[in-house]
Amino acid sequence: MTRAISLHQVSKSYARGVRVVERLSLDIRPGEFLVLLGPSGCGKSTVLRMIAGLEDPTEGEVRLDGEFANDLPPAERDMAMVFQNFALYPSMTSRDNIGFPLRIETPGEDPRPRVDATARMLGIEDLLDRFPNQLSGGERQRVAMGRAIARHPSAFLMDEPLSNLDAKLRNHLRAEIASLTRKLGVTTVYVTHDQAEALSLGDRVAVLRGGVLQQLGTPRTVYALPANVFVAAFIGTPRINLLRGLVRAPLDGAMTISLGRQYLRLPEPLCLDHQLLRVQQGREVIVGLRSEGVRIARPSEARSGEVAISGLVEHVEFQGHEVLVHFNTGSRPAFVPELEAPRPVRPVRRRRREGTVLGRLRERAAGRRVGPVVVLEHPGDTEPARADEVPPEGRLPGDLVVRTTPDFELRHGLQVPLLVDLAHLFVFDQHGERICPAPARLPDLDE
Ligand SMILES: Nc1ncnc2c1ncn2[C@@H]1O[C@H](COP(=O)(O)OP(=O)(O)OP(=O)(O)O)[C@@H](O)[C@H]1O
Repeated sequence: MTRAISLHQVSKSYARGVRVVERLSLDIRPGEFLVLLGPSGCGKSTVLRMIAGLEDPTEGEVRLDGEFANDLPPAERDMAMVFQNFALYPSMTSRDNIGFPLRIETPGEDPRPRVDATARMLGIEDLLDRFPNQLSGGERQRVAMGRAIARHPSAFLMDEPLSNLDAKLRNHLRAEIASLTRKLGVTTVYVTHDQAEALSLGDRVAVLRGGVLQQLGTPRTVYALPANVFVAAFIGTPRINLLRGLVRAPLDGAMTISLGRQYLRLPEPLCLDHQLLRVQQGREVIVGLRSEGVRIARPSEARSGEVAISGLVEHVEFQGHEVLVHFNTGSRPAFVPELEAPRPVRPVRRRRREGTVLGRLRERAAGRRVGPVVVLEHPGDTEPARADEVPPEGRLPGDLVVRTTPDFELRHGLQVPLLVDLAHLFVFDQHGERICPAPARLPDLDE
């Protein structure tokens, strides 16, 4: 049997009262593979441990198949955990390690048939008589997986099971985990800070930041429609380009998003998403462009929905099958200072409430109802970057990274025409909430 796991408004505080998980609600369907993704310290393992019953929620409910389960001891939850450090008993052979939970759960029953069947499934028959110190990291993790699988649990809880392995093995075992869990059809909750792992494994991905759920969706959705700038920047390699822009919507002229020295002219007639940007007139926003949303081509080659800008080649990263070109387009990158930080900066609440419908729309458009993700360092300071400016330490030069094929011969200092595909344009407000494409839930003006 596989189970439904629900968290309802679950919070967790440790001794000093800091909430490491905040009012988290999640419904994990039977047989689903759900990935908890987020930077180190954002509370992923704590959530997993609350599902396992190893931690008690401070508030809220954990439900298993719809039944209140906060008080259910771990042993009665029928779940198997797989840890990052494999957690094998060093004095037991692989056979005994895999059979150990079976002997505890069903004393008197011979565990061998199940151990053998599991070993066959994982291709580790020839490792059964070895001790953990006679196994490689990948083999140990297979044995640890075997121990979890042999029990036929109703859910797997995996806490960064691959992070102690080298990259090649990680990819290999990732594929094995995907096919095994699909074959077994057992609900799986998988914790990782590796976005590529999350996208390739999950039926759905829950992105956490500072214990707060940022977005829950399929890998495709969290990549293509990130709810906020944190999700946009956390998911995808190379990291999305985030530029500071200014919306200009004159009554008698074309609507543009100024990017310092250049601007993106929004094609007319304006699509609905661009029309909704009008309320941002005069405001600073964050423009998000993934590296595949920009291509090197002349303005005359523009397809419908593409607009021309240009960039100065600052740096070329050869990657074999592709090249990442770092351009200086004269705009200013928008930093997400807390991207790697575990806790979000708390919003500074503005009390003033504008009474008109337009005012409320503006408030919503400015993302007032949700905590900010990013605060532009110096709003209003839209001075473009100069070509000779030295980038801050640790950052690569340029403000726009474009992915291209290796056939282009690009030298440092070359001015290159670029086409931006507006279908791939994201706009986030000053607090980091996505405003274009417009969020699915339009503002409820009656609230
Ligand atoms: N027993 C504890 N007592 C106090 N604080 C704790 C305890 N366990 C975890 N924390 C804190 O809770 C926060 C979340 O920890 P958690 O291990 O859930 O994060 P994580 O996202 O899994 O991180 P990582 O990827 O680094 O394992 C951290 O700030 C951590 O220091």
